[in-house]
Amino acid sequence: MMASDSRQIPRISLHDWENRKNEIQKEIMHAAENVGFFIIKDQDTPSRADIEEIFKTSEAFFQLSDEVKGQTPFIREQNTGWEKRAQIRPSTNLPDQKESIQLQYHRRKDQTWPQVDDQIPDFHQTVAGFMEKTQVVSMRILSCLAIGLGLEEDYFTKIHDITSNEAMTTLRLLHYHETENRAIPDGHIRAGAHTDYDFLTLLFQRTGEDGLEVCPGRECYTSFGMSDVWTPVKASTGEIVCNIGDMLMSLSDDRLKSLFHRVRNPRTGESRKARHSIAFFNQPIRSAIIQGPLKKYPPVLAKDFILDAARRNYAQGEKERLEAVQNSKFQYPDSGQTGIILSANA
Ligand SMILES: O=C(O)CCC(=O)C(=O)O
Ligand SMILES: [Fe+2]
Repeated sequence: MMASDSRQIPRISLHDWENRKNEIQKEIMHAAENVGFFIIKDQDTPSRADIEEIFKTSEAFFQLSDEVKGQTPFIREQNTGWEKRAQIRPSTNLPDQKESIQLQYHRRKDQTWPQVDDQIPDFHQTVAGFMEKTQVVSMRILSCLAIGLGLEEDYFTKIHDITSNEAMTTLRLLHYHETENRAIPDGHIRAGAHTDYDFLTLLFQRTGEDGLEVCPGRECYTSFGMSDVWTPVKASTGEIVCNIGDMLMSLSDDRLKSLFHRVRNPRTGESRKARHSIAFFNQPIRSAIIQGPLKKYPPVLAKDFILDAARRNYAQGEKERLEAVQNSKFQYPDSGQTGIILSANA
């Protein structure tokens, strides 16, 4: 196969998973090793209806006032909460033109989840249910990668218990604002180029809300790299865009590729409407140790891996985010936690 062919974004069907597991495993491993991005389709769960439902819930959340959303501000130490144009990528040094909220399953009964069920019926149930379903398909995909890496099939399942108090798996709802009434300021971009920090990201998009682009062949995780060759990943409701994150690149001694990606701005003549997307970041429990069989990198605790990545990538913006916490009525759930909030994900 020509190098350029292997750099296309593969599309992999999970249809008839039970019977086709071996074949699917090989396809997923090949994609993870040669490209780093792949599109999953025909999964049993979450269904297209589940995905449409969570997008509706997400849209309803972002329609709430900033004051209401600000009651669950972003907290770096937990990687939870809402931020608006507060994430600054090293590739741009400017805030992404978006807002997002990050939620963790095991914290669903605490104040890091917005108390909005009176305004958005079943908010908690819909979001928690979607996480449960996305967890199932995530573990299927990760089991394929475990086999390909010569690990026990349930290696990732064991360290991804989303009900554990140590869990770091995070669901992120994203809203890129419409540009009809407010133009994107010069030099800014909806989401600047970055790699994700987790093991595996599952991203949901909606047909007609394009903009995601990847930079095949520019994989790296310890330093910043960028090129001008960007490949669009067309948005299609029901499909799942998967990408390997830095943590899995490290755990595989660089065998699996963590690729740069970004969300570009609408071009002249394109829709100026909002874009919504939903990311599910598979991150292991805090005490998991990240080191590959070849020991290419020193062992590191998963929680430190995430924090180190945040420190490397987010040097600015703390003051504004800290003010956002102070201006909210938010009480830190874990005693003694104060101060800097930064996005630990992506
Ligand atoms: O919204 C998207 O399509 C991409 C989001 C993303 O890359 C991230 O949040 O890490
Ligand atoms: Fe990302």
